[in-house]
Amino acid sequence: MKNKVNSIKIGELKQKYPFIIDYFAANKLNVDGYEDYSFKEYLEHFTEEEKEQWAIDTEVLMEGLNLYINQMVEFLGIKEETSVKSLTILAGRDKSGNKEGFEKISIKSGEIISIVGPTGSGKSRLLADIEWAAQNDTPTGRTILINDEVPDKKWRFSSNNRLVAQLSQNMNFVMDLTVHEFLILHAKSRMVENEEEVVKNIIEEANNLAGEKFDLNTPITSLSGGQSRALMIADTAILSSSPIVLIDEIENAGIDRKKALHLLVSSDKVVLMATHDPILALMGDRRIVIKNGGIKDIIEISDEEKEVLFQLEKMDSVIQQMRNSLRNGEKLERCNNCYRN
Ligand SMILES: Nc1ncnc2c1ncn2[C@@H]1O[C@H](COP(=O)(O)OP(=O)(O)OP(=O)(O)O)[C@@H](O)[C@H]1O
Repeated sequence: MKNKVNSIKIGELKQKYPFIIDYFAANKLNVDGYEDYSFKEYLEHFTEEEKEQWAIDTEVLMEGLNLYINQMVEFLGIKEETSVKSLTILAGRDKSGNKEGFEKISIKSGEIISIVGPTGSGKSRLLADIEWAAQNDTPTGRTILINDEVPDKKWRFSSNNRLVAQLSQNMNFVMDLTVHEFLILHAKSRMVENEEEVVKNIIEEANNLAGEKFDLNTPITSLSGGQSRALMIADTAILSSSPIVLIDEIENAGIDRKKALHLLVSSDKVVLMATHDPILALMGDRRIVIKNGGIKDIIEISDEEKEVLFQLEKMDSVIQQMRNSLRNGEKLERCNNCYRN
């Protein structure tokens, strides 16, 4: 935020912080027609005589605008978009107290990382470390860096300014709202302009993921497990500004997992998911292997594994078809060619 007014064009500033026109008015600055200038360039366009005549002090005005934006953002509770270019995990200890088998892992935005390991090995713990932005203050002793720096404390304590969106297996709604009311509330809190359009978009994407369609008037408490998961995934992808998405096992959610991942990654988020599902595990660009509470290995997907993924998807679609047939009360027939490439 510090040097914001030095480089951003006035037009962009006005769009992002509409309230700054009051600052210009209070300082008797007419910026009309200077939308393509930064505030600094605008102030510099005055001649020395003009500056003297109207008592224009470039430094003071620039500092003042910065301060004004900061204070208004805080006062209005506006969520600042934070660009996360990388998430870094620095090694801690496993359950026996031994140092983990790596020094540091850096993950870039737009990457999918899967986390695999036996039950109870510490997959959820790793996600929790990231959510808490651990600073050697969790049982694992890991440290999390954002853009190679210790993240701002505000991530931990502000519910508005979430670094991380978490999608977990148990998503039980207790609020007495329809899907429409719930999404509008969320859209309002995110201050989007075209609420109805965004809400329509979310419901469309959610229905793309869920098996059984639902509409905007459905009470959220009567959504099935799969439907509420689909809704939360679409909501996270479209409305949440959290740059990091943590997923704890979506395999049993009864939703289209592949579409769900694509929806999340297309919004340029860092996605980490703990999974026991081979298809999901291979959908990661890399996978973290956890054993006895520690990160044991980091494996990049190979070309051979990409072929394996293709085969697995074929098998999966056979299983899906059979599942659908069973759901529709049909009897299954032997399928001899189903498993060939
Ligand atoms: N490095 C560690 N040091 C100490 N305790 C740890 C460590 N890693 C994990 N634990 C603890 O071990 C327990 C099991 O871990 P966790 O729930 O993360 O396993 P999981 O791999 O997610 O299991 P599941 O596959 O069953 O969901 C938790 O209580 C967790 O806090």
